[in-house]
Amino acid sequence: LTTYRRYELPTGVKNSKDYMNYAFDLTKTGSKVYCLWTGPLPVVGVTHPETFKQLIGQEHRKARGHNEPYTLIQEWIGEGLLVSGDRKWERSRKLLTPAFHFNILTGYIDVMNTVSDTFQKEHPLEVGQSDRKRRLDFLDILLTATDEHGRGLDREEIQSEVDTFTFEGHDTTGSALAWSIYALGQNPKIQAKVYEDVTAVLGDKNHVDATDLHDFKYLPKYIKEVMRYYSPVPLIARKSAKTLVIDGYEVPPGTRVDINIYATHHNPAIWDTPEMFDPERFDADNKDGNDVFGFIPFSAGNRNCIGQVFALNEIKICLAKFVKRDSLS
Ligand code: HEM
Repeated sequence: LTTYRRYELPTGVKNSKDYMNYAFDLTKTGSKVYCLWTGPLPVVGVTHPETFKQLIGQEHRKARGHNEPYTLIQEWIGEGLLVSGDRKWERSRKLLTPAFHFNILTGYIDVMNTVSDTFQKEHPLEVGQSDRKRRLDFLDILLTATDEHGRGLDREEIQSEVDTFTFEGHDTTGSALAWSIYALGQNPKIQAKVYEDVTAVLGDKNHVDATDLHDFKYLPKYIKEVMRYYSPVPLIARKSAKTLVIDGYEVPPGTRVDINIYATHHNPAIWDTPEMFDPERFDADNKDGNDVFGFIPFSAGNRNCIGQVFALNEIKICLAKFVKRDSLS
């Protein structure tokens, strides 16, 4: 085994865009791993399912920057689900998983319809506009969930989870939605297919019901392709807990390893013509995207995104109403 080679920092890499392009160009050469030096500190990156499968397990800590444990993100969102490690994460994930149960998510569908309407009229939300229908929501679960010892979350933990979910659920979905609308404008023929699918399911209705969400056929493929092509969360990071061997390179414990989602989603070893925007690649009988670790907009494994179905429901509802309202082309 070789200790991982000391690559020269490519002179062009000055910002995050250059960094992504660098990683992306390397995938074209068949490389599955890269290493950059930020001053004296190495950053290893992986761009292929084979090289990152071993990284998504819980045993590798979330990389929070080099000056652990007190980092800006923790000051900002506390030690909630996204950044907590080890046993704290395990307990919190168990307590919060019921908040994303199918029945709970169904309760949000009316809210998502109302908010989408508000967004599309640009009307400000009116205070007190919410219907007073009683439904169990995220905050109820935060306040009432208890573990096997009957212990719930304390005030600080509740604060951290509220901050975490506000942060993690907002910018990600907003970005996915913005790219979804942009790509409709870029691809009029595809836009027509999305429109056809949406009108076939909704007919004259403007309200998207729970059953509609399952009946859409092209829209989910379209959203998947947006998630692949634009990758709203382009990169996640881990700190290796033990010595890792990645593609023949030995990576010492404590090294930051970037799981480069964007570069993986554009890796020609995994995708046919990755630079083509084509929702049909997600057809059931298409081999593209069949590697479960080749398509990871929400990561994978036990630290995957707890809010992914919530996010997809939001995007589907908002987009369906958007294309139905008027065609862009
Ligand atoms: C398009 C929208 C979204 C995308 C692309 C996305 C993507 C991701 C990714 C890649 C991770 C893994 C992070 C890591 O390993 O460091 C993650 C984790 C997480 N996401 Fe999302 N997310 C989205 C929406 C949401 C929403 C709507 C919520 C909450 C309502 C949410 C809550 C979380 C939480 C709490 C975690 C941490 C899970 C854990 O470590 O157990 N996300 N998300």
